Amino acid sequence: MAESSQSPSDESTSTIDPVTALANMHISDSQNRDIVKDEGNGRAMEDSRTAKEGKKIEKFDGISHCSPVEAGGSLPDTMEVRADPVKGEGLFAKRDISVSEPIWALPYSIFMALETEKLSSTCYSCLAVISSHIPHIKGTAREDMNLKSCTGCSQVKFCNKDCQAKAWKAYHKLECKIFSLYRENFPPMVIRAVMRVVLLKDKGLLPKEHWEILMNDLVCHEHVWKTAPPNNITAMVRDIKIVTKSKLSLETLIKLFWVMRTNSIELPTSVHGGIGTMLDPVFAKLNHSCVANVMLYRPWHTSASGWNLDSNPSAEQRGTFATVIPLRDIKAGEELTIFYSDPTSSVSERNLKHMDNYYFECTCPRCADDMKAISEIEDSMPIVSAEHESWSERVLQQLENLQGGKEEALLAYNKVSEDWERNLPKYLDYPALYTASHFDQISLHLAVNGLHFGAFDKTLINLLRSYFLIYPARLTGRHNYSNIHVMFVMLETFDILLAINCKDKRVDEPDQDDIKQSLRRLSKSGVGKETLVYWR
Ligand SMILES: C[S@@+](CC[C@H](N)C(=O)[O-])C[C@H]1O[C@@H](n2cnc3c(N)ncnc32)[C@H](O)[C@@H]1O
Repeated sequence: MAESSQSPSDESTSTIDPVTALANMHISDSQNRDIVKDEGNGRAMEDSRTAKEGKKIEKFDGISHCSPVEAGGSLPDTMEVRADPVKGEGLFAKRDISVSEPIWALPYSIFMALETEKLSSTCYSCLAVISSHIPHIKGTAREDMNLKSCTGCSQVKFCNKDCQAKAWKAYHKLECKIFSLYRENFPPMVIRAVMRVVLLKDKGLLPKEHWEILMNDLVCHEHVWKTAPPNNITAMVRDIKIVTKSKLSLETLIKLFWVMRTNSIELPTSVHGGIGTMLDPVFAKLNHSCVANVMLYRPWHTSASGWNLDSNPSAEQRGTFATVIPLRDIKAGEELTIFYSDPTSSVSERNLKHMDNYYFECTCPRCADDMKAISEIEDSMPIVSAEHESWSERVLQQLENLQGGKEEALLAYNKVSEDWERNLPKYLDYPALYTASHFDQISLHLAVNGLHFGAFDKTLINLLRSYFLIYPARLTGRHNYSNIHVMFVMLETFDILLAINCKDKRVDEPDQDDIKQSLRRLSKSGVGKETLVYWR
């Protein structure tokens, strides 16, 4: 740990707008110092004192991109809490819910933390990401945006003063000095999430009812960690107590840690996968199933999700962090369940995750089937043939080297994709080939390039193939394609094809002709809009 080092500030030439001025007022109220510097060229944004002195400061557009942070949403009237003797409390549907009906809009949660490695590429307030790890999908990241570091702590970044001021007011003013103490060994995300709750509680900024829920309503498996408390956790939590100078007892902090760990979910982005952790006290009541019927979806079109910030969303959209969507039709009285583990991973991997993180063994019908299948199939796994290996290597190489202008590259793409289509059936009976070979990378390339070229039908088919062809029960070990991103990219492709949510988009609106052509090609192969809606 080391002392804080303030970055120097200098002047900027553009003008101030009302939002920025308001933001600066909040800062000066609370700390009256500069906290944001431009990361790209080391130029610091001017501080609130400079603004007061009437100098010009950097201009941002007047639209508020951030959303109010809340401690948690309320239970939608389509569901109710019921207790199960094995799983504890869970959420149940009060009426039939259709697969096409988004059921719950979750607000941004104040109980969240970004993964350490995402701090440099994600706005600490609105969670906009500046670099996509999946190339070519336009609008999935704000590559044109420069994140600016907080000069107070140099650990977190913001896309503009508006974002910075909102985060400052809601939570960062409590953490900034503490974060600045760390040069290395920056605390991991769950520890930072706990730290935030502790600071809010100690400063009287956490409503009593939220503290009550955290401490008394959520499961944390006290009997397990109290019997054998892991030393490293206790040490990290002790650090929280020291750096926050908290009045709360060490026991309370340890319990808070386990509450966060047991009830948090991955902070989702769309194609970027998880970027951190978050806790919503109501969402936390959802139990797990390996055949879950709902999922948390962060659509790419809303500004609040940190993407496509130019689309000028409504206040309601801005306040929505993510949407809970059904994965199929749900009957009244059915339990709503989510995936706690990657549904495409093998049953043994899933079980490990359930036991390690949540202290339960899943007894869903899929786990039982998968266990049975493993014992039957394990010995008869085929070895990847040299013929398949060299063919798939060639396909992958060609996909990695698609060159030329758009038309030329599209022709090359179609050629490779046809080669893949033509030869793949030969191997369809050998699922090991999908995972032990280059199947996952080829599928991803085909899907991503398909999106790039507006060949949405090809994208969808390749994603569906990856998702449904690979039967996780057969894969006891390595499972390359075990990534929920596929699901998200699939949902986006569905959205594009169905023209759902495309209305607001200006910047990256897909070509309508591409959509029509793709739909035409799909319907020729027997897939109509109805089927798409159902899959979605
Ligand atoms: C996030 S909480 C879910 C809500 C919890 N049941 C409650 O009463 O508050 C996670 C905990 O619920 C229980 N749980 C969730 N899904 C389960 C399942 N499929 N089987 C058994 N227990 C489950 C486990 O104790 C797990 O640690």
